[in-house]
Amino acid sequence: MSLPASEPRPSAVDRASAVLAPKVLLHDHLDGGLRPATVLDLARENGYDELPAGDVDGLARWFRDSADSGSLVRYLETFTHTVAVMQTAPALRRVARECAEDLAADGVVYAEVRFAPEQHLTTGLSLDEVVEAVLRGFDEGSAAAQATGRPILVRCLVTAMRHAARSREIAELAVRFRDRGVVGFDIAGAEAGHPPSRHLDAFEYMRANNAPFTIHAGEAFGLPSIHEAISFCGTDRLGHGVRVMDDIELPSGTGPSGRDVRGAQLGRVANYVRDKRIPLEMCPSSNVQTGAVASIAEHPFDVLARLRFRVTVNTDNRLMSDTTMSKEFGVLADQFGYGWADFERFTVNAMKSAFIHFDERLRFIDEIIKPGYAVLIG
Ligand SMILES: O=c1[nH]cnc2c1ncn2[C@@H]1O[C@H](CO)[C@@H](O)[C@H]1O
Ligand SMILES: [Zn+2]
Repeated sequence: MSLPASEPRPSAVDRASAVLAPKVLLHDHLDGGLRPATVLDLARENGYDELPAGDVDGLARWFRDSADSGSLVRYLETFTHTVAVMQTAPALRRVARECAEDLAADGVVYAEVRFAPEQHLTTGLSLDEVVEAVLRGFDEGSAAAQATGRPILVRCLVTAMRHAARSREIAELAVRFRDRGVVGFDIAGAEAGHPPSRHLDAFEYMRANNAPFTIHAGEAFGLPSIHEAISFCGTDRLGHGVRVMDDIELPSGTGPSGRDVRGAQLGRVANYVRDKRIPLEMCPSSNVQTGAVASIAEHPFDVLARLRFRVTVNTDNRLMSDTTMSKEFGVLADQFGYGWADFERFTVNAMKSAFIHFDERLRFIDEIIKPGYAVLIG
């Protein structure tokens, strides 16, 4: 969505003005982004009677408050309810369609939305049927968005749950669907006790097929998880990766949100991540809820951005974090004083890191992102 040249230009970035900026989203979970009203509808239609609240506001509040636990494990427990109502092809299709529509309405122009097909098999769908339903929903939602003048391209990442043992199968699923809308693979779930190297087989399969992947690492567990993800598994991106901070020593007197990063000392892992331009899919609100960081003020986003890591802004779970991309922009702008040029840089970072092909990424940067921010910057 771009601003017509005749409109006044909003000078400050806030949640409302950020809707006007073209945004790129690399880390968003399908089962973490349902509309509360849809959760209620689908529960009714499918006879699921274990929802913790019976009205839209109460349910929205329940997800947000329960996710605000300071623990990734407890945060993840809330997904029981969303996954429970996403067990039929029509339900999956509806959730995916609404996801594309909601992202487009928020001014997202390109999104990679992930979910774990293995969690949607309880009524007998096959992995392929699950993915087909979701891709169909994305196409329908994108077509509806296009019709309202808000074009979006939505691509899918398939996730394997790290505590389970189906990652190789899910990697094969990703490759099987790679020309039909799935652009990559991921592992998610509780991080502590489930190191990425347990899934080497899946990552090797992806690499052997020249297919990209990302790994949730450095969220609930520290540097060893990031080290394994990059050095043993060869990940293309890091989901969150905030704990790369554990390998960065700031000059004394500078807190994690300190403005002056001159004299920062990077260890080998941090240097490798920065040298190789490994993208960090950071999700500020989610990181506070899961306790990965203590507060937005202490989020390492700003230090990492100043140190020129390839930082990107993401939502993670719009329902649980009660957020949108515009809201995450607003939160960062409030905290760190970013302007449009900063958000243009983060957006270009994200587009450069997308799993679609290089020519398509360039087209987004040259034809949509740069012209969109040029109007806002004025
Ligand atoms: O921030 C996160 N860290 C780790 N796992 C997550 C996060 N958000 C969601 N999931 C997990 O990914 C599954 C597939 O989408 C979700 O069901 C949830 O268990
Ligand atoms: Zn995530």
